[in-house]
Amino acid sequence: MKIETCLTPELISLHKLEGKIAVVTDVLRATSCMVAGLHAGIKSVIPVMTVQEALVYAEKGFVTAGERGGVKVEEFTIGNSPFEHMREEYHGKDICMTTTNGTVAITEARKSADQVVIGAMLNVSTVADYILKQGKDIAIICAGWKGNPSLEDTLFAGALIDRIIDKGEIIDDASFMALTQYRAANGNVDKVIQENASHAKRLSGLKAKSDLAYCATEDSCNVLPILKGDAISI
Ligand SMILES: O=C(O)[C@H](CS(=O)(=O)O)OP(=O)(O)O
Repeated sequence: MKIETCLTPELISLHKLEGKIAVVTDVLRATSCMVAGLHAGIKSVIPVMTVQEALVYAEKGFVTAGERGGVKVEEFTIGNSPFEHMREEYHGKDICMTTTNGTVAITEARKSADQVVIGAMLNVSTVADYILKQGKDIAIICAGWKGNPSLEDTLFAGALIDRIIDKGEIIDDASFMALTQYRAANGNVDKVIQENASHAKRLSGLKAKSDLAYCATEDSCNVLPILKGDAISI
């Protein structure tokens, strides 16, 4: 099993995803919302690129979710906090979601990967167990932030690689960097993100501080969201 890491969707054209499982992550906060929401009881999530596309789904009765500039889109039902996605009133519902970085990464990965799996710190061990069972080559696709790599997504890549490296082979420097960074965090991923990640600083300014600690928690949601057709479900 070969392991590679794409640190930002801007670099995705450098990766051949055909025949591989793409594990897409956006720890702050899109994939954490998906994992937490589906774990809580949301039926499915359709990721789209634009607000306009989401509003078409709204007319069909979908709950709409997401942000622009970190702030809930005015016409949407909910924003991009995992706590909103876990609310009981959305259990059993289909959601359409668009965010600045996360849904872009999913849209890019699905163009050529064999399968797209949604990863977050919240479900990293569940994703690792699945990858080990499949035994296929994987590419970890980090959403980053507006084309730049991000610390929290790189830490997720490292956390996943740490759990599968005994059965796999790293084939790029980005994967080695991610693994080294995760191991250096030494069990303090939450602290490392909160003290150093630029996205953490942005979210603190948006009064989303409680999202930070939650999204940095490893393995609180044992679900495996997979993209099937246009929808992500477990
Ligand atoms: O809401 C978020 O965490 C971000 C918004 S921004 O990039 O900080 O403006 O969106 P996401 O696509 O989940 O990274």
